[in-house]
Amino acid sequence: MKVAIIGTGNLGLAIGKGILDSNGASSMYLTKRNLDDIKEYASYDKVVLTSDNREAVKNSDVLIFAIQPRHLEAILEDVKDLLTANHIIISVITGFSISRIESIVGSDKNIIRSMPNTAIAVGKSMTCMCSNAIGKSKIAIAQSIFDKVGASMVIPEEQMQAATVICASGIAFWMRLIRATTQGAIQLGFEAKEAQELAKHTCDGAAGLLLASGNHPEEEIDRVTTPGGCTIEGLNEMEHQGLSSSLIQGIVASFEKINQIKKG
Ligand SMILES: NC(=O)C1=CN([C@@H]2O[C@H](COP(=O)(O)OP(=O)(O)OC[C@H]3O[C@@H](n4cnc5c(N)ncnc54)[C@H](O)[C@@H]3O)[C@@H](O)[C@H]2O)C=CC1
Ligand SMILES: O=C(O)[C@@H]1CCC=N1
Repeated sequence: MKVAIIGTGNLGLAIGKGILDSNGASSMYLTKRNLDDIKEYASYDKVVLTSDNREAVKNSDVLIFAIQPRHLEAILEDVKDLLTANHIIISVITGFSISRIESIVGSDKNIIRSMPNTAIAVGKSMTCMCSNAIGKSKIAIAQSIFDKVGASMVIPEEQMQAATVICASGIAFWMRLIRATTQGAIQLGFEAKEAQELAKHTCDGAAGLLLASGNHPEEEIDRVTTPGGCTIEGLNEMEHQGLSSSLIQGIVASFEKINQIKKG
């Protein structure tokens, strides 16, 4: 699979790293206006660094567009004469609809809109995706790329904004929960570094339990909460203080904002 990342910034680089680490590409073009920040990748066998998006498009089958939304239209206009029915066009751009992309490159191209998160750099992205009508036949190829760097789910396009909040912004939400746990651990007497290790691995273990067992979180909670014990005391205090409610409200606020950005 010849892959090009058009716009190797935060997310583009994370995707590139994840795919390279998982041996998911036979060649990879990384494009960026200023290549200085990614020059260390020039030494990789399979990687070509360039500021020329046209060169990358000509030499690749799977094109992953990871630029800022305001740049997508101009970049697509610049390369559209090179696009063929064999290309798989994957956009990770927030709020940019498939119909807008089709209006630039045509509905006869395979277009996949996908929403990974930055954990793709460590092979643990949750990536949601959808496609245009013609791209449906290629979505399995896109899934095979993203499944190598985490998990993926095909969803209707109407749910892409919600998926962005839960999965892409979600990385920041979980980080904040891990930080809060770290602060709690320090207050209980652990050194900062130890506290962070405890928080990170416990979080990983909690997710791992659910992924391995398929259990509902409450089932796992029931296993930990000794009647009259310290866990239920802590959980109930967290709920009195509005833990679940504040998370849900934050998620809804983020969703309202993403919808405003889309309208704007
Ligand atoms: N950061 C995140 O976690 C997520 C970001 N996104 C979306 O991914 C896109 C990229 O986000 P970030 O990586 O955070 O942005 P970024 O600003 O770090 O990266 C964009 C890159 O595109 C490059 N670029 C600009 N014009 C170019 C051109 N003409 N040719 C080639 N490269 C060019 C810039 O130099 C920059 O490195 C955005 O549309 C964002 O909505 C989606 C999901 C998560
Ligand atoms: O914060 C944002 O708006 C973008 C979309 C999801 C992650 N970053």
